[in-house]
Amino acid sequence: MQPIQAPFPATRLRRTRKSGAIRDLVQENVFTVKDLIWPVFVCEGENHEEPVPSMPGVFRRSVDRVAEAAREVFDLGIPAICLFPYTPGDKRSADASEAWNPENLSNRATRAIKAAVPEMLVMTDVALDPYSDTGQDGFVIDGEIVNDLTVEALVKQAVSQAEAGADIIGPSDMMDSRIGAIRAALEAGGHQNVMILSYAAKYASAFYGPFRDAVGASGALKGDKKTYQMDPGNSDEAVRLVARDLSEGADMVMVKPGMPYLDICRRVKDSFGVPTFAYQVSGEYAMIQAAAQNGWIDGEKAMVESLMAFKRAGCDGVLSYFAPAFARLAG
Ligand SMILES: NCc1[nH]cc(CCC(=O)O)c1CC(=O)O
Repeated sequence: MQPIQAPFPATRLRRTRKSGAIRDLVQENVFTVKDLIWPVFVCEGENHEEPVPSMPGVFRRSVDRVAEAAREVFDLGIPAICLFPYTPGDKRSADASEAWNPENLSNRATRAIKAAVPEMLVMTDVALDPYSDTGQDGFVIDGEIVNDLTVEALVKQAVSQAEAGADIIGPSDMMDSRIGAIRAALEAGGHQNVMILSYAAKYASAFYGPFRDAVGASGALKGDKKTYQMDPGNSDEAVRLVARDLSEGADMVMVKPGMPYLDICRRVKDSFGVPTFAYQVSGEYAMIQAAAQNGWIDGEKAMVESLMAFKRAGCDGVLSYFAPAFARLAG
């Protein structure tokens, strides 16, 4: 695009910034509550809520409380919720079989939300890290995170989530070929309308720290996730991954983390024109909240500005822990 403009003073670009009314009128992007997916942490217990220390304002909630919170935020206009289980230590194992237990926390929460708020979209997480004893997203054999065996487990996990009533399956594991395998199993199992939002370009990032605390994976995790999550130095590779996941049957794709990777969001949107999401991850949330708590930035303004940035970068929607706060502010 090559905007044409007369030389100063015929053109004064400040004219269209003079008042709130004209600024509203010429604003190019809008971020609304309808663009949000709210990630929540689910724990065992009843009528129970506990704060996540490294994420001020975020809680782990028992299944009944998650369903209540879902009702509340849906009434505020948030269309979708994404579930992350805090699996008790005795349910983590080498074979990660709790991942496809129909009665696991995630599946119980899905059913409870669907019963309380049938119209709300429920998204679930496909990866073994909440269930494995290594904190890795896949099986570890002789020090290697093995791909094909892991994909077999991920397929079982995804099918159990669809059976529990999930609307959107979110594979966050970054194994090769899992989208195609999950898509085929969903078709075969009669879940042809279940969507896949692929964590297609997920980077090996330091910004996931608080999340790993929230789901209790920090203690377990040995080493890093660099053999499956992306190198922060890469951009062409993100395009290849998105192309691959779309060709295997992903309905929507995600870039993660969000704010440090807005260039990737824009590139993905421009290259493919598919529904594109960003995950404003735990560390991004924690940074803004920590600075706000110290009085160093205005937390509300930073939240709104950060969410708008995703729209400007081409995202259709955002997963953000700020979802309820944004909805209350906007409402
Ligand atoms: N499957 C793991 C998973 N799913 C979502 C997040 C991070 C989300 C966040 O930081 O908010 C992670 C962490 C990781 O890859 O270690």
